[in-house]
Amino acid sequence: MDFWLADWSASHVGGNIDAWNLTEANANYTQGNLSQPMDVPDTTGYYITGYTGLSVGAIVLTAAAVAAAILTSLRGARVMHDRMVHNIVRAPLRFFDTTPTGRILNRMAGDQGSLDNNLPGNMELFLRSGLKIVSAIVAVAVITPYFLIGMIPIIVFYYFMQKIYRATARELKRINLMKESPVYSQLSQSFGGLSTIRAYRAEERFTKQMMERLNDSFVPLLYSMGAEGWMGVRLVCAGAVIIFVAGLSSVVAGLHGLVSPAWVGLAISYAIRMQVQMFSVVSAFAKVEANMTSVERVENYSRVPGEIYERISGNTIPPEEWPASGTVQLESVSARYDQTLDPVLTMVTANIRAGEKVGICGRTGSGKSSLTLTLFRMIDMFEGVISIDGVDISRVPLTLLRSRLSIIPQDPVLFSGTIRFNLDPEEDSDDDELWRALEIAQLKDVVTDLPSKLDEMVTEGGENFSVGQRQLFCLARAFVRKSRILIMDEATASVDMETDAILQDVIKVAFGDRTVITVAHRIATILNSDRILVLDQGKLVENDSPDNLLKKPDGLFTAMVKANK
Ligand SMILES: Nc1ncnc2c1ncn2[C@@H]1O[C@H](COP(=O)(O)OP(=O)(O)OP(=O)(O)O)[C@@H](O)[C@H]1O
Repeated sequence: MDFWLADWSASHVGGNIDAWNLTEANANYTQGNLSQPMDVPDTTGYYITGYTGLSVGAIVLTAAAVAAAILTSLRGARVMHDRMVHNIVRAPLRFFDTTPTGRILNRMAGDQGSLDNNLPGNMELFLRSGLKIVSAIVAVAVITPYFLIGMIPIIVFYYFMQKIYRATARELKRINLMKESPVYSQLSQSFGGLSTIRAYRAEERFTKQMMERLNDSFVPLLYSMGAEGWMGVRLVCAGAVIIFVAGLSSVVAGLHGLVSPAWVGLAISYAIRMQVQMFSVVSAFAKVEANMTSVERVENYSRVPGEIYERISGNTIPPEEWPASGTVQLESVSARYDQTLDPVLTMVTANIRAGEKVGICGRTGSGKSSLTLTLFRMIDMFEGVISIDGVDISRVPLTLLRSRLSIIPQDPVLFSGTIRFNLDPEEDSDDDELWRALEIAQLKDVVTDLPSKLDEMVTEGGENFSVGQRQLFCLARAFVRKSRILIMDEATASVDMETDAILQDVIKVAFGDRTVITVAHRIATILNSDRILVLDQGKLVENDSPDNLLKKPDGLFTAMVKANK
């Protein structure tokens, strides 16, 4: 378009060679040297039509380019986000044990935020400015090729400046992202432990820590601004030299009659614009590169090896009613939390019959919870076989295996939603069944007293119920699921002794024909079990009925019962 305008103005001021000849010829006619004036064709319509066409073309192309840039980058960010979330929710337990929550939140919020907000704009600016510079250099070089000679040292200068600046900006961005993780960690820890912080009057200490971490995370940003200023000053000076070189070479070319004044003006205006574009292109490129750190970090989380839920070759697909009876067989089972860690279970062998009520006890850290986790294939079972109703669970697809067992873990989990949703998320049961489950879990009166009964909302994490009540809701949920095998890992630890005793009796009746494995700290909870497994440092040291175990005066179970009295 600029070329068109220059050509148009040159055709009127005489820069264009034909027009120049016509102007001279007509002057001769006026002075009487020619008998007739030469005909000057009216080119206004031609130029206006061309200019309109070019303008419309530029508008369409710019709109298409902007739309393409926005849509592709949004799509890219969405694809990367979905892949990361998909992978993280499938990551094994070990990943969450070894990765601070703040780091995960930072990737999900900070890095993803860079992909959503910063990268598209900077990428678009870099491409636009880069193309403008290329077109400006080509344009000025066409008008006056001497310009290229002057540009060589300036380009070398730019090359070294951007190299220093980019390396600095990249590292500062990396440090900035690293420094943000403690802020997210502090935030999630503070919210998680709000009541403890207040109870210990530690608000001030935590606020101070938060401020310090925030300050720390802002320092790299300040350095980034400083680096940008450093580069800006140098690029603006170099830009002034570009203008000088372009101006000088085109004026010299104009004075020698090689180009018309219109073209000289065009070359200088391009050179002036180039100064701004040069700064934009270096700054945008450095930001694109720095934001690519976020792309790399998000991509890393998209590659965390996840648990395999789907059916894979060699899998066994058990029948629909599996496990029909609920026998559990452990043969020389050894397990660990990671290949680099020591085993937490060593050669555990036990047979649990269908419908049996089994209690597991042992000292803290003896491996009780780990044993329950092996049934769900949550930890690495590197030796032995666990069979449920004769089916080797290592061959059953994970989703299927986990859907056929029920567990009430140490930390009861309730979801935001109604009580109905929490009891029966898949909406398989009717209200009568839900009320029956609540009755068994000793919660009927509590829910009856609520204004909306089953439709009462449970707040985030079940905060509007006590920990004991949350455990009872989890118990009711397990009743609703009707699994043949129920595992309770200290599921009644936060319930008072009296309610616990009632529950154990109710469970015996309600789960009469089902297998119940109960891990308990309180020996009283499991004293009425059919059988007791006693673990010590990951080994199964006792395995018999409570009565038989109590007959061993130096047995571990006897010692624990005595200690609990
Ligand atoms: N997430 C984990 N990562 C690595 N090691 C773990 C992890 N959880 C537990 N362990 C280790 O495994 C061993 C058995 O722990 P486990 O939680 O199974 O014991 P427990 O008998 O259930 O203890 P408690 O009665 O305190 O719940 C312990 O040595 C413990 O340090």
